[in-house]
Amino acid sequence: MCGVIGRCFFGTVLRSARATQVVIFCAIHSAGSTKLGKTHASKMDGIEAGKKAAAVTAVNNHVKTNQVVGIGSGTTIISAVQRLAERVKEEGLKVICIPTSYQARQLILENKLTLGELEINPELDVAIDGADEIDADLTCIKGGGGCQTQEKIVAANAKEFIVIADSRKDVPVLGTNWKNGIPIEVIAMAWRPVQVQIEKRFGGKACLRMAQRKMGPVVTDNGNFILDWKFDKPDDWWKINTELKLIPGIVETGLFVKMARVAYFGTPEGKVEMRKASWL
Ligand SMILES: O=C[C@H](O)[C@H](O)[C@H](O)COP(=O)(O)O
Repeated sequence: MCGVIGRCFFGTVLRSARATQVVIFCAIHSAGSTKLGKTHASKMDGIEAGKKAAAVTAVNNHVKTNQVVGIGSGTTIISAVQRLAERVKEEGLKVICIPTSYQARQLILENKLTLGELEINPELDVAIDGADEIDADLTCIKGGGGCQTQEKIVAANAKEFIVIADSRKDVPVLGTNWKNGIPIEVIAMAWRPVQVQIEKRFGGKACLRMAQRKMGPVVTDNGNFILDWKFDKPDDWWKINTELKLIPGIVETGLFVKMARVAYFGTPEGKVEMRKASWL
């Protein structure tokens, strides 16, 4: 009997012990995932704070009234456009904004800034844009969002090109943190021979960028494809960029070499470090 009672009792104790374990595990797990979630959220908050600090500082330091301003693409530029809109309201700033993508065009219109275009404003006073990674020479990898072609055209026609980023992007050599490779825009019909040429001449892997929410490859604002070239090691980027541009079918690379004059890096604490290009 006691055996039976014992078994029942023991079974009850065990079940309740298990139940307690489950409760404790869930409590620890949820506390842990809450903690993890909080850690991730606070990390993301820090990154956003850094982006905003860099963007606002660049706009305050480099944009004057009656200027033609190139507006980059991506997420860091959002704070720059918002700061421009604030200055229009606060001080009557007058600027004409040249977009580098459909996204940038939307940002300009949403923030009620004056939209311009290169056919009317072929020479810009300043271009401000983010980057995926920036090395010690201020050589940038751009095009993480597929916009590097128009970005490079706008940056190249501005008197000064200013890069804004959170401090994660500030690296000694390209490829330190950014592992997605150098975006290279290619004419769609040529993507495969270009892929072969890149891998043969420069090594590494050139991967066709596939869309996330649409079947098939990413199609850029210019109607082209993108190869993300995962290079083996850092190199003479001026030489590499020049040689890449000679490959028929390549429209533009995401290597911005000797273009950025100044870079602003924002830390999670909202501090900003400004760096001037060594080649100046
Ligand atoms: O194609 C996108 C552009 O090159 C962006 O400026 C670059 O990817 C940086 O974007 P984010 O400011 O979002 O890091």
